[in-house]
Formats: sequence, structure tokens, C-alpha cells
Amino acid sequence: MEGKVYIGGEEYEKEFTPKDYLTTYYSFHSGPAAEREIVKFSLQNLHQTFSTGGVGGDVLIDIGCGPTIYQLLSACEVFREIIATDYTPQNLQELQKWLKKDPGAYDWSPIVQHVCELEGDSMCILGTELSCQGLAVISLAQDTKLRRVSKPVGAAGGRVTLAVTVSRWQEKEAKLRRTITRVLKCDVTKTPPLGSAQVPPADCVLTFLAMECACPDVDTYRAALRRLAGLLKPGGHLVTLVTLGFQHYMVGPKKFTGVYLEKETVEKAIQDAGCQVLRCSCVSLSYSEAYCVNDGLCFVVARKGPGT
Ligand SMILES: C[S@@+](CC[C@H](N)C(=O)[O-])C[C@H]1O[C@@H](n2cnc3c(N)ncnc32)[C@H](O)[C@@H]1O
Repeated sequence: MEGKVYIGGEEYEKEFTPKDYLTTYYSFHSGPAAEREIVKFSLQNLHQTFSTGGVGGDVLIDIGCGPTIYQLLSACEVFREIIATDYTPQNLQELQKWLKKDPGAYDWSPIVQHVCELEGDSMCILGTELSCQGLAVISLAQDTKLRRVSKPVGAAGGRVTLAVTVSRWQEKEAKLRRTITRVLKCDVTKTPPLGSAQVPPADCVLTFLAMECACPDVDTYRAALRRLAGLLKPGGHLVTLVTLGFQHYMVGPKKFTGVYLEKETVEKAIQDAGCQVLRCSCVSLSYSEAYCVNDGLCFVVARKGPGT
């Protein structure tokens, strides 16, 4: 219905179309620059957090994962198990399609390749035979893509040594598929948020762009963050990306709203949930106006206190 605005929970089940959401916000190469820059900001922060940032462990729970996997590409290198959760059944089905390599699954490969580049791909030195025409022969494993070959760094006795950079994006996809062990329903407005599902205390709870959509007001947002902190081990990390000044966003022709948040409200809610903010990076990036009205983004890493 024209002009209708939807809000978290049940309306997502009726109105949210995963493919519309994915093509609008995650068409990495072919979509608008604003959406691409936001994805790059997310991937850069996630890469930093899960490589040099010291966040890792046994279990990561992604809350409000939607139909997306980009937010888990760096984490899958440093967690034994990832539990992906969302409110909306069709989002969980879309995620399952990707996990099962269904032919209709969304193609995440441009984003996976970008993460592999952030991680430096892999540089290897190959000793290769020279062919009778004097060309170096390089054999690559089936799941690697050649990115760069340097000038020879050495040559002796019919063999030449080359520095080669290969992209291992398919290996990365396989690793993420292995690491996501469970896909569960969640509702952050309910206690417990994962219903009757038994999950171990998490080393990390990650939630990207979901709480501001799931919660209609600040009190609900604050209560939801307390529930998320309740899923963490003492000393575990909360990693979140929040749309600041959020008013609404479009999923195909449907308009969804949520809670308008400022940086201070986010930080205070995290602290009052028993977590210490370790890092808070806010940027003035906004989505294309036709898709989403917001005023910047905030990436936060926080740690749950020992006695909470
Ligand atoms: C904007 S999407 C974010 C999806 C994904 N995390 C991303 O980064 O693109 C918002 C998500 O919040 C979820 N959501 C809505 N209400 C919720 C609730 N009560 N509990 C948990 N998730 C909810 C929706 O199903 C949707 O997947």
C-alpha cells in the first residue's frame, strides 16, 4: 500500500523481500557509490577488528544477520563457530541458499574478493620450470585466481623464481560456509532473544544495521542491547554498526522505519548494558537519499565487564 511505513518484527515477515534488499544495498560494483562506500567502511572496520584488534574465540553470534554474509567474512578466520540469527524467515532462507550453494543464491563474490584483498591475498614464491619457449609454467589450484606476477626474482639452471599473488576468495567462501554452524530465529524485543534455542555463552555478539530497525524507540533499543550483552561471556566483545540519525529505508517499494539514534545514545546504551566501549568510529557517510534517510554511521567495539 502506497505511503505505508513498516516497522520491525512481524511486518518484516510480511513485507521484507531479501532480494530487493540485497540488490539495493550490496550491488558492490554496479550499484551507487554511496552504498559501496558504506560496505567498504564496514569491511575495513571488520578486517581491523578481527585481525589486529584482538577479537576472536570460540563462538560468535550474529544478531539480525538478514540475508547477508559480508559482516562475517573477516570473523570466520578467528572464530571456531558462527551462529547466524534473524527475525525474518525469508532472510534465513536466503542465507541458507548461499550456505547450500543453491543456484539462485546471491552472488557475494565481488565483496568476498574485496575482503581477500584487504587481507593481502597470499604472496608466494614459486620455483617454476621454463618451457622450451623460455616461458615460465605456473600451475594454480582450482580455487585460486591469479592477481599479479612479479618480474623474476631469480633464475638458475632452467628454473625461474617468481613472486605471485593469488586470490583465494573461493577458499574464503568455503571457510565461512564451514564456520556458520547454525541459523536461528531471533527476536531482540523478547527475553530470551533466541527463544528456546540453547546456545553457549558467546565470545562475540555482532549486530550490523539491525537494532535501529528492530526497535521503534530508544527504550526498546536499550532493552535489546541488554539482551545482547546477556548472550556474551564476561570479557566477550560486542561489535556493532549503527545507522545514526536513521529515519527510514526502502526495500524495493516498501518503506521501513525504526529508531532515530545519536552517537551518545548508542554509547550510553552499550555502557548501561554492562559493556565498556573500546572503540567508536563515527563517519558522516550516508546512503543514497532515494534508499535511506540517515545522518552518518557508527562502528563500535565494546567489551562486557567481568562481573556483569
Ligand atoms: C537493515 S536489515 C540488516 C541486515 C544485515 N545485518 C545487514 O548488515 O545488512 C535489518 C534486519 O533486522 C531484522 N529484524 C527486524 N526486527 C527484528 C527483531 N525484532 N529481532 C531481530 N531482528 C530483527 C530484519 O529481519 C532485518 O534482517
